[in-house]
Formats: sequence, C-alpha cells, structure tokens
Amino acid sequence: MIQLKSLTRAFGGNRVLDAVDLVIPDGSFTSLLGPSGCGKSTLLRILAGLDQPTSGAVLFDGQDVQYKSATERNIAMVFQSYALYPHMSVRDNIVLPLAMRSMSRLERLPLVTSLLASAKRKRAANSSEVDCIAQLLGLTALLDRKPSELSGGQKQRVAVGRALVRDPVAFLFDEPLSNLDTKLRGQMREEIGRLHKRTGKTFIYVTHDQTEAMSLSDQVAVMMGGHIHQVAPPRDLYAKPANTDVAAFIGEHPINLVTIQPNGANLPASFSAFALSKAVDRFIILGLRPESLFISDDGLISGHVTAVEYLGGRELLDVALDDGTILRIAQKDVERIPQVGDLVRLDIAAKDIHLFDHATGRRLSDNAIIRRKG
Ligand SMILES: Nc1ncnc2c1ncn2[C@@H]1O[C@H](COP(=O)(O)OP(=O)(O)OP(=O)(O)O)[C@@H](O)[C@H]1O
Repeated sequence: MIQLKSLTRAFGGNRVLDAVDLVIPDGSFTSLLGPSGCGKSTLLRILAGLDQPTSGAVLFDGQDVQYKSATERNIAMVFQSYALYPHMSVRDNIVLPLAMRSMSRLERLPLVTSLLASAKRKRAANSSEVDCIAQLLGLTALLDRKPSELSGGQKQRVAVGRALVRDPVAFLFDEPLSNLDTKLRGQMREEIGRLHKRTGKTFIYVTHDQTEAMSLSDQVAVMMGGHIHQVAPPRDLYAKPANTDVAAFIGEHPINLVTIQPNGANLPASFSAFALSKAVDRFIILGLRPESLFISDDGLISGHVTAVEYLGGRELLDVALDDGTILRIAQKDVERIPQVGDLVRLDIAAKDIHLFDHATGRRLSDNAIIRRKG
C-alpha cells in the first residue's frame, strides 16, 4: 500500500500541492485526474522519488521513503514523451533497465553500452525475458527496429515494455496516451487495462482525460488547485460528486447548476412541480446533468428551445425557462427532434437530482429537501 500524508509542495510562495492525503491500495488502478496545472505531475514525481515534498510523507507499506532514491523505490515510470533511446533497437531499449542493474558505472554510459563487449553480453543475458514481454505487448516483429521506425502507439508499447521488464512494485503513468490519435488512444487504453489485470501490480495513472480515468480505474482522485477534492470509484464520482467543482468536471457534458434562494423564493414557475419539502433557510444549488434530463409530455419543467446541436446519435438542446435560466439537455434517439422556439416539457428522476450547499459548494446528502408536488 502507498500512502500520501499531508503532502505539500511549494515552489517559492506557490503551493502547488496543499496537504494532500491519499491511500493507494496494493494492486489497485488509481488515477489522478484534474485540469492542467493542478499538481498531478508534481505528485507523481514525488511518489517516484524524483522530487521532494516541502512537508508531509510518502509511505510504502507503512515505511517513510523520503530518503530512498527513485531506484531504491523500484517504481517504473512511463512518460508521455516515451523517453526511448533513438540509437538503440526496440530490444535494447526494453532490456536496458535490467542490464543496467548488473553494469558498472562505465558500462552504463550510453556510448560505451553499445561498444563494450561485457555490456553487450549483459544485455544479451536478459533476452528471453524481453521475448516474453515483446510477445505480451505485440512487439515481437519489431524488436530489431529503431524508435524512428515505429508509430506513436508502438513507441508507447516499448516504453511500457521497458517499465514491465524491471518488475517494479508500482507503475506510474504520466499522461501516457496524450500524443496518440483518438483511435490509437482507445486501443492503448484497453491494452493498459489488460496489462493491469494481467500483472496485478499497482498502477498510478495521471491524466486530464476523464474517459481514461473513468474506464480504467478502481479509484479516481480528482485534483484541482493542489487539493484532492474527492477519491472514489468512477461510478460514485459521477453519481455522488462531493462538490460542485467535481460535479462540473466529471461528465461528458457540463452539469446544469441552478442557484435556489432560501426557501425556494426564486424557484421559477417552470420549476413549479418541484417544492422544497422542508424549510431551507439558505442558498442551495441544484445539479441537473444534461443526460439525466429528458423530454416528456407531462414533464415537470417547461421552457423554450433556444439552440439545437446535433452530435451524431444525440442532440444537445438549450432550453430557456421563464426566469431566464438555461438548461442544457443531451438526448438520444428521439422520434421528433425539437426545433428552436418549440415549447418543451422536461423531467428528471428524483435520484438524479444533486443538491449542493451554495456557500461551500459541498454536496448535501439530504436529497429529500426537494420533491415533486402532488
Ligand atoms: N520546478 C518548478 N518550479 C516552479 N513551478 C513549478 C515547477 N514544477 C511545476 N510547477 C508549477 O506547479 C503547478 C503544477 O504543475 P504540474 O506539472 O504538477 O501540473 P499538472 O497537473 O501535471 O499539469 P499538466 O496536466 O499540464 O501536466 C503548475 O502551476 C506549474 O507551473
């Protein structure tokens, strides 16, 4: 198990990680998901031993690893840039970490490695392991090629192979797929998922792509502004976002957030089928996901369509309510596509309504404060 305890990292006066706590269970697939600049890579580098925290601790199986080097931590890192040696074949790139372990300082120098007979022998000694890994990753036919003769996806696989050969305690992936095109990204995503299942190792995966995080992970840590806002399995993250920031970040289309005044004073007439079931003497925020709202003849909310966007297999509609609130709806397979200007009625299942405190943005667990009239 890997544990981060109150981890803080400041560059000058800039705190890019602020009291981060996280538990990464052994063998789990944990993603760090967040927008650019939120501190994901900094966190990963501290985990790997490539950077030191300003305060706080990193524990591996309960042991503080602050004074352990990256090599001693035995963690393998796969970068988005692949970091392959251009002058070496695929085979040599993969075998290098293994061979390095048994090489002297002199033998480790890049040029010497390719010239010295002893260094060559050490690389050759590990060749059967490389063959196994090449087979696992579908690289067998490419072992003699140089990185310049590979596609982006193939280079990525070599980088993964080089991480695998070390038999590390954990794999750290830093946006490993961001240089690939959409189709290849999907394929590599599946491969990484299969690799995790096959190896049973701890995978820690940094990404700003929620599809990658949601599809691969046992747990996702959502990071923003140097804080972890929520750690949860993907389904819980979507179904029970801890605050409005997480609710707004997770989901294919941005969630509708509607501010409601104390005691529902400003509930628009078009919302009249909702009522506050008990006095709520503060501002709250309703969260209605576009894909949870649907058009229905006896729907509870009414409004006029102001925009229709076709996305292939589904439409995005903007519906203006009588108080000016605009709700966005994502709907699939409709028989009659509404047109701009149409009056539509919308509905949503009570379980799909999210409620948040306006002052703190935190989720309110008491879903019963809003119910249907009648
Ligand atoms: N060595 C450094 N010196 C000063 N500031 C740094 C340093 N490294 C990172 N930062 C700052 O720390 C913040 C977090 O950077 P980090 O790379 O961890 O973010 P990230 O979430 O991984 O972003 P991205 O998804 O764009 O890679 C950024 O504002 C960055 O400018």
